Amino acid sequence: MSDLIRLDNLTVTYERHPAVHHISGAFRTGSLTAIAGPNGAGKSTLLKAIVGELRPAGGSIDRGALTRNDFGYLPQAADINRRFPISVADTIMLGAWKNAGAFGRFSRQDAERARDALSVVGLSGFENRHIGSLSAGQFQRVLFARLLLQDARVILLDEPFTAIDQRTTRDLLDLVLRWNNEGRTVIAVLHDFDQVRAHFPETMLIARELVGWGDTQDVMSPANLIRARAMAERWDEEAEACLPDDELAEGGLAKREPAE
Ligand SMILES: Nc1ncnc2c1ncn2[C@@H]1O[C@H](COP(=O)(O)OP(=O)(O)OP(=O)(O)O)[C@@H](O)[C@H]1O
Repeated sequence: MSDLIRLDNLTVTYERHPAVHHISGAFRTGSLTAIAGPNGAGKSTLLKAIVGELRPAGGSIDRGALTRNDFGYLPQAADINRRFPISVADTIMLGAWKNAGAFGRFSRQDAERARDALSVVGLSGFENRHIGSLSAGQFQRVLFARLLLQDARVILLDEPFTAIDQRTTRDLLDLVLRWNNEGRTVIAVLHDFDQVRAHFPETMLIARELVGWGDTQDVMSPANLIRARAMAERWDEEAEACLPDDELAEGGLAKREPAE
């Protein structure tokens, strides 16, 4: 497998304070990787940087020939506003926006694919429901249907199974494994270490800095987990990123990427 996304000494900061510090390594094409680590370890920040929502303060991310359209990104549930007055069908169709014509029209084919996606996640008949009326598990199924429609090469999931019932977790985990079997590269932030060990061949363990990255059984060793917790507890929230002066002079901020 070749490298698809390379991180080279990556640092991402919020107002000069590093959330992710000096991380290097690569996600290989077609890999299935869990990102694990204590609370506040920088996992969500890292995903946002990979997808291009945050700009590195130091180091770089090499995405090769990938463009924004190649990424399907599911943020943490807490970051998604469910009070927006939109139907299940329209929410799913947002996954097809890159296919929409000049006037934002969707094809009949997209509408059919949306119906199929809803059926795959077990929600046929929910098309006209308001997203605010769904349970947490049903809403997560809708977001997975949207990802299905998006048909992205790289799928980034931020805690996709948190606060979701067991049945839904099982169904959505099957979809994740199916995506990977189809050759897609999947990167998921996960808190359930049993789930990571059972289903994710590769793991990146971080505590702002890299603790380990590679074969899950090696990386998730008791020694590494203890080290990650100790690093997180020792972390000084007020410390500034150790970046060259010229990079700090540029602000060292987690800037939003300009739209492509
Ligand atoms: N928008 C922001 N502004 C300032 N600081 C932030 C912002 N987002 C995150 N941080 C800080 O960056 C650090 C890493 O946060 P991040 O959410 O990436 O960690 P995480 O590993 O995903 O945590 P969790 O497991 O609790 O979701 C934390 O100290 C957090 O407080």
